Amino acid sequence: LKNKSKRKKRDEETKGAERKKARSEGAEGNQSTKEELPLAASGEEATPPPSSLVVLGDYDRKPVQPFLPQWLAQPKLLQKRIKENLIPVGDVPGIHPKLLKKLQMNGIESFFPVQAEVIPAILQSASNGYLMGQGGYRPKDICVSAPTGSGKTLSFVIPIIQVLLDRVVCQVRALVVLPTKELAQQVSKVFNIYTDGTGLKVVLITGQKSFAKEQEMLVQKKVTGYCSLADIIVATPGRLADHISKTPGFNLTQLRFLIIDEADRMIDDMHQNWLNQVVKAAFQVENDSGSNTLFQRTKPGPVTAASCCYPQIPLQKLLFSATLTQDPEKLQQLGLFQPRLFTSVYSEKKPLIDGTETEQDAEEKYTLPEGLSQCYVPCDLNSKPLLLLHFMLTMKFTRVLCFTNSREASHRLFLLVQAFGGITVAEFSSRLPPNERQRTMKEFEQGKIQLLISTDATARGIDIKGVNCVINYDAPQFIRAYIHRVGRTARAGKAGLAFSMVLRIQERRFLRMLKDAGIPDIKKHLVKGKSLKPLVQQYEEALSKLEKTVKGEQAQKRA
Ligand SMILES: Nc1ncnc2c1ncn2[C@@H]1O[C@H](COP(=O)(O)OP(=O)(O)OP(=O)(O)O)[C@@H](O)[C@H]1O
Repeated sequence: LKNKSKRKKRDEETKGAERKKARSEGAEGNQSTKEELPLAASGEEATPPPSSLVVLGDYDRKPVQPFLPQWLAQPKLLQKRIKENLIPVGDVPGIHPKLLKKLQMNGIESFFPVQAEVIPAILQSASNGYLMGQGGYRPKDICVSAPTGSGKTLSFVIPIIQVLLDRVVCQVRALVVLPTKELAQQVSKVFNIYTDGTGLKVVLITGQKSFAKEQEMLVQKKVTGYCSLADIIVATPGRLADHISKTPGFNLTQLRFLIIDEADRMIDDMHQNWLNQVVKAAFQVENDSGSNTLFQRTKPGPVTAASCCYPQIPLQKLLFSATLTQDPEKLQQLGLFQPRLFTSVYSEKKPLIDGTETEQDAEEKYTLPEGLSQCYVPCDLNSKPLLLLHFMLTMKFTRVLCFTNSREASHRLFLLVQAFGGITVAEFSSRLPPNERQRTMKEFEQGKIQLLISTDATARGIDIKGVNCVINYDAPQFIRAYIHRVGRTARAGKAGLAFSMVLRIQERRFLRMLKDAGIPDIKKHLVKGKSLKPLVQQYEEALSKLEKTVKGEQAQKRA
């Protein structure tokens, strides 16, 4: 009897362990399928992923393949090299003569590859006018991943203006959301250039003006009710959310295009919930059941006979970034509809001597501009300021953008270079008020400032002509920061140099980060100690001046 009960206990323990094992394998299986987008969202045929189920037991277990939705796995590929793939503006079909003329007046004779592909795609999705998708169907959302400086801005500015050219009543029909004030300002400037003389109104809402002033720019109260003063809004997410909740008459119910620029960064900011607020406002049912009922829209759901009976203004999302995430789970937060991806991220085949071709070794995750030369300088903490001064004095670059990892580091480095003398220098960070930042940026653009020391506030999207060199004074910690920082040079097919100062203890991690991103070996640049020697005395004097200035600032703060 004793033996029997022992055996029973052993059997139960074995079964328990098997159940536990099966459960944990099930959990792993779930993890792999977590990557998937729901089929409805990805707009695919309902074919099950190849290995979403874990086979238990003694079967031959195959490794679980990572599953990418078809739209991510089979994108439309964009040419990487700008200069070799210019397309005369007249050769891209469907562009309004008015806009063609404007492009030429602004010195744009040819389109860059991203523009030649994306402009017709957006125009096609609105070929029946902005009130309806092509053939009455809801248009597909569009995602664009193309290098820094490859011309993504015009690829949405031109088609949006063209689609709205014939609008009769002024209503908010396009909304561009960007992460920073400076970027929003830059994009609104481009819209202003191309809407000039069309009657379309562009309004910038970023908090640079008072809230009341922005409200006045957005809506006007008339005896008949509120009317919109904006066709196209360019905004930062926080200020936009404030207007949605607090500005009477601010109406997004006619919104046709939602453009999310620097989309990967905007996804990171999604906890602010601004996207839900926009979508909610866009599908809000208007109280007055009057003139607009024909185009009254309801939140999209499954397509049914009833839902097809009356036209709906579609809301189409357009996403742009140089480092667009390929993580379906992250993209899912945006609620994309049958998205189409345009990307320049793919492995290129290299010709071999025998005439055949081979794939590149590392998997490419990001594409850098063709004209960019990169190198890194191994150094120690003490020699970093001297190295910067050495480069500035010997290389004679006219506009250098130098990045640090914090506002304090930017400020101290700025004070040090200023104390050293001989270099026109300025700083840029959220430490400074917006108007001062704006002035600094203008002077840098005009060539009055040789060296601009900045935090990552200027790392993304900022387009300053003539920046011929980017210096990472502090090595960036993340690859996306690296890509955007170095992308401030070598824009629009031009040449540029980026070099990174890397502490010896950081060297391995830094090189690994680049290698993992598929960025080919960057050159190592060694600077001999004797090249720095002539600067040492002046540098030490600058250090003591810096100390005094910092003490003065601290005393001022305390007072
Ligand atoms: N077709 C063109 N011909 C000549 N210059 C162009 C053309 N298209 C854009 N540019 C110029 O190229 C520069 C970079 O364009 P843009 O700022 O749109 O790049 P981007 O792809 O948005 O870069 P980022 O990812 O850094 O934001 C701008 O100065 C712009 O005026």
